[in-house]
Amino acid sequence: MCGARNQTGVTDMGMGEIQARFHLARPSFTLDVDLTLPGRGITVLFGPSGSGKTTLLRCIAGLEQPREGYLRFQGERWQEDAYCLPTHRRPIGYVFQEASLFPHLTVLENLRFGLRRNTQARPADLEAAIALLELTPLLGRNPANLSGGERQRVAMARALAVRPRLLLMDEPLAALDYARKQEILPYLERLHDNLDIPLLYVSHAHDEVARLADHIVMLQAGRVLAQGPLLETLAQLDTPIRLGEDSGVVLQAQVSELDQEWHLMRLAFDGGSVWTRQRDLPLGRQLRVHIQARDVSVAIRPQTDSSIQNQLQGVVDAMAIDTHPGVMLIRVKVGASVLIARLTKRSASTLGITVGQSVWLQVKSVALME
Ligand SMILES: Nc1ncnc2c1ncn2[C@@H]1O[C@H](COP(=O)(O)OP(=O)(O)OP(=O)(O)O)[C@@H](O)[C@H]1O
Repeated sequence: MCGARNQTGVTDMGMGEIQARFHLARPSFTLDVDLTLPGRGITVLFGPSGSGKTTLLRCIAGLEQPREGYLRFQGERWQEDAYCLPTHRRPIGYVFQEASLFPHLTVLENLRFGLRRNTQARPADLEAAIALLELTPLLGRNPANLSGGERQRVAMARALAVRPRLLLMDEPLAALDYARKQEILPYLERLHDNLDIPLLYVSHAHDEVARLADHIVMLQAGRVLAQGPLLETLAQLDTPIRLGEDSGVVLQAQVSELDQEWHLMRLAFDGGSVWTRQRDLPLGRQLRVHIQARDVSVAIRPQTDSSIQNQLQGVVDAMAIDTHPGVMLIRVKVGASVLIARLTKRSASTLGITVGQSVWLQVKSVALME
């Protein structure tokens, strides 16, 4: 942990981003990363178990002291060579997988306890955090009487109340069952919409990534395999990032029409729209949709006798062999958006598909991220 070797951090103003370079060697694992992360929005650190997500987050918090480390936060030096700003002097809020709340204190006392030594925190920040996470009805309760999701909301409020300039969350939903997770995801979206500080969020859950991430960093065996803005990165054919079993894209969409007779709703995105089963969502509601490549087929002409009603016209703008030599990924531009279709190489050859060609996509299924 960073501690003894302190000097005053030098400040270069005007840089919004986070620059992190770490080399940390353990007997059976080495973290070796060189990253520039955006100074706003949610960056998800994604990757399989043991890939180093938590270790990277702990390096950024100053909880690990790698042999070689360089960290600048918005121009401020947090670590460089022998200099290391100790964790308690970094303006961070940290949320762990399990909310560790004092069992003998009420929710409000737990929140206040977290602020005891923080000279920056103001009562208004605590009130704002309580309001954002809708904790008022829970303030007098003891942690033993809270659900897992409620405990995590308290942990998030505690992290926010210290006026952090950087929020770090390590799989905050991993210990929750599906229903509790669905309860808490809207609060994370709220955080996303209301905060102008960056949030680094560790996850290996596809749905959390598709729903929350602005930016993604894919780690494998301690190294960065890919990174970039989520929507663009997923739309690259050679990206190693897969949310689910197949390649696919995430689109920003809006509920644009309801068909009460057939219980369907139309989701419009930049360049087209798709119909899907109606849900309890109002017109105009913004949400993300995840469309996997295996759910998209390609035709040269519009299909009139198919059961698949979602047809989109577009232009092929890239083609690549998938992980199997017999399978291709075809990227098609539909207006300002792109979709990826997966088909056999033989089928692509039979249809004579080439880059620049106009095609019709049939979309069998879309997953709503709400
Ligand atoms: N304190 C430690 N001492 C030694 N090795 C550790 C320590 N903590 C983690 N490791 C090892 O470092 C590697 C990376 O662990 P880390 O927890 O960062 O991975 P992760 O991607 O967050 O995994 P998970 O998704 O399972 O939480 C693993 O091989 C792990 O066994």
